[in-house]
Amino acid sequence: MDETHLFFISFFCLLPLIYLVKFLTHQKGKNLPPSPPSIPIIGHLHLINGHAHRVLQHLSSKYGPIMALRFGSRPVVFITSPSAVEECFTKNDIVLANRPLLLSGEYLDYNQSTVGAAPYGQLWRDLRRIMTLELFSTARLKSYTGVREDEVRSLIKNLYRDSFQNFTKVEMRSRIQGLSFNIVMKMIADKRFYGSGIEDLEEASRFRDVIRDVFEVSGASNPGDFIPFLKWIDFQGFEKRLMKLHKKCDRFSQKLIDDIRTKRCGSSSDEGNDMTFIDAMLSLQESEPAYYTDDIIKGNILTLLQAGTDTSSVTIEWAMALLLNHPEVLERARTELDNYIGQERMVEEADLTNLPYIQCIINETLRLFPAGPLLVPHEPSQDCTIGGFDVARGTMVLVNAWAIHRDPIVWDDSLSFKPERFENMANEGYRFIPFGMGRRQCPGSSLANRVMGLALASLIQCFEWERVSNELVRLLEGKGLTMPIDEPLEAMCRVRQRMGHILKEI
Ligand code: HEM
Repeated sequence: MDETHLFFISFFCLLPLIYLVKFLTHQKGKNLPPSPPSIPIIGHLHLINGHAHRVLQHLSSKYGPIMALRFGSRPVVFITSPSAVEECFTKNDIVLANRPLLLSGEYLDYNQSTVGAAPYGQLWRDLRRIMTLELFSTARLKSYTGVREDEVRSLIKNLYRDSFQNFTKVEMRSRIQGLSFNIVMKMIADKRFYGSGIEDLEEASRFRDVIRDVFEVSGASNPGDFIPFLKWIDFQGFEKRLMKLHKKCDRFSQKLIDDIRTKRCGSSSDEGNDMTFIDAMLSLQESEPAYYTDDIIKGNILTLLQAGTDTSSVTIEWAMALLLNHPEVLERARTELDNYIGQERMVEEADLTNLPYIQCIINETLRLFPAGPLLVPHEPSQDCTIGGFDVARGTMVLVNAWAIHRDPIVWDDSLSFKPERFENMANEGYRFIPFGMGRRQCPGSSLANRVMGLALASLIQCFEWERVSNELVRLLEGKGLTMPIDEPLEAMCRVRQRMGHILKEI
């Protein structure tokens, strides 16, 4: 081995050590959160040898609800109590409103220029305001009611076709995913890429291909985000994969933008119910082209697809799995629907406010199986304290919502599925946080609740459901960006006799 090689190897090995020494020097004399013993260079990464939320729950039971770990050279603090969550998102809310910079943020978030990844500042505020106004305001949500109802009807029609006489085994995941992707895509670009009636089959197939890759890559963790040396050598070719995926997504989203741009040339006004997210962004681009660039639009299209689709669909799938294991809950929900709606029509979105038990089922599902078990990472923009412990600027802060939702000190009979616990509960406080809290909490929660509520209510109202065998559905978490069920859900489905005449007409 020549001297140059030796120099580079020692340099790469020493660098994480230098980072560590620098970090430890900065932390000297501070009151740091408890932490398990660590290993040089990798820190505590070796401890995360299963589902992170489960491993961390176990560690917190030993080291406390505010626990410090080190993932390679990156300090990480885990929060596992409602009182610490409250402190994070009230007293420290602004300080914690930053996101850590990860490699995926460079490529899939166009250098952190999306609402989900941007640091707390003007760009984030502008994007958040635009989304609130153009996608999530009551008026905008109302204007898209028809889209959601059409998509849910299309799901129901599909199931009706497959199971109108006898109990038939149906696969649920792909159907529910199609529903939530179509709804979000209609809001973004007035297009649908799943199910029947697709206009451009080739574009739809390209979309599904891009989306599969996006979820696969963004669901995988990148060791290079924690051990800089691995980033430099592009360990496991992660950066190359991201670069390739970025190009693919970029081409796809550019085409969506260009199609809307062309359409807009022929029309004179931005008014109307079918104004999409891309329309709204292009209209802003006309007045500030250097700020609202195509790259900003493309990044945010991808963010909405990542944040707003699987989150709702995995929750509907978990809810259906729970209902199959709890027929008494299913029956009670059906009675609520029948009592309120009767036999002559299908449930509509406007009915949801009068169907509180359906919302209780959704809440209880989100409690036991939050789609983002560790929420989304935060990063303090300056040194702060949480629970009396010092947390340095640049530390990654993660909240273990999954563990808080299952904590027996916080919830009675915490592991049981009991939707009625949410009845008459005015405010769940900081112990129920499936959508996060504070400034960066999920802006899509009302949309998600409408989609999940209408889909679930329609599935319950129109069909009888049974498990495929006597055995309970296994409620095991799988891997992914959101927390899916291990195996795609299958169920036995049959049209309810009293609904047959209505379903025949849709
Ligand atoms: C069951 C459904 C959903 C769940 C459980 C969920 C959960 C979350 C969570 C935990 C966060 C991070 C909060 C934090 O930083 O602490 C988040 C952020 C976000 N969600 Fe959702 N979400 C859902 C549906 C949606 C939908 C339907 C959309 C939009 C179409 C959406 C868009 C976003 C965006 C843009 C952010 C980033 C906000 C920011 O950083 O400022 N989500 N969501």
